[in-house]
Amino acid sequence: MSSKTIDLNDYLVPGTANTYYIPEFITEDEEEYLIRKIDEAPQPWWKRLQNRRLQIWGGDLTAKKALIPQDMPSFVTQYPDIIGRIRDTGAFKSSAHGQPNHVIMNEYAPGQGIMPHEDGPAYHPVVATLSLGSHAVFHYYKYKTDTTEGASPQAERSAGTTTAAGPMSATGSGKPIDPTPILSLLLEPRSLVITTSSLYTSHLHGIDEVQEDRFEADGRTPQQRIANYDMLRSQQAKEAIANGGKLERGMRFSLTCRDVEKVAAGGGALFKKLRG
Ligand SMILES: O=C(O)CCC(=O)C(=O)O
Ligand SMILES: [Fe+2]
Repeated sequence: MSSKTIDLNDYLVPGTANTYYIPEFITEDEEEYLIRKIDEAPQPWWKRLQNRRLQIWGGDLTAKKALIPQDMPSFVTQYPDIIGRIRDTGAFKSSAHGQPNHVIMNEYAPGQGIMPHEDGPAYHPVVATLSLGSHAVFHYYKYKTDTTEGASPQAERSAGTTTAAGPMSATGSGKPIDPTPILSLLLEPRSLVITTSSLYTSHLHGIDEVQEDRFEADGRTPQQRIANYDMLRSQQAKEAIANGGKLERGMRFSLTCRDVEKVAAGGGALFKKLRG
């Protein structure tokens, strides 16, 4: 896709002020290449969580949430130039570096997902997520305002990813979550979704741990079920959402691209500091 010509306003998800969905952000060849590179990554690049694996590109975060920068793999900076294409969307134009400097690559087998969580304050409040390999249904949640009710899911401490690795996805607020999503999107393979503003700063997001996503004909319109319904490219998906049906999950990889605003001093200075 010729990213220079992207106008984010053309990709605004209906009913949101701040979420963008870009189908076919990369080509099938690029997708295949990226998946191959991810699979070929040396063993130490992988971090194993309780229920899935991930890789972190761009460096780790310190306890004070500063990035100790490391080169990103060339398969996201050169070919295909994912970082440059994301920069060209303008989504990060008001962030410190104008583009992502940090990527968490999540791997999900069918049946794996991610608990509702917030990505937290280490990052500029924009996340651009590229999906590869398979779809996912992505839900946004709000916290309950009335906390007098009985049991409801609670915001997990570091539900999203590993805290040992530093970053992310940790809110740890323990505040009860309203279990009915306020917004749901279907993320197709090769699509980019950009979450900003209040959906980033005061809501949660998650993916159910299911082998297949089921849609019921429940009186709601397809657009009420899946807010980006009209933007979808897959006819099979549209049919399942509109008429009730299921979509089986395959292996999915997500590249969650963010800008860590605080970057630790460069190698030499850091070395001196460590030695005191
Ligand atoms: O896989 C996804 O699309 C979401 C991942 C996520 O929320 C995270 O890594 O913080
Ligand atoms: Fe997240």
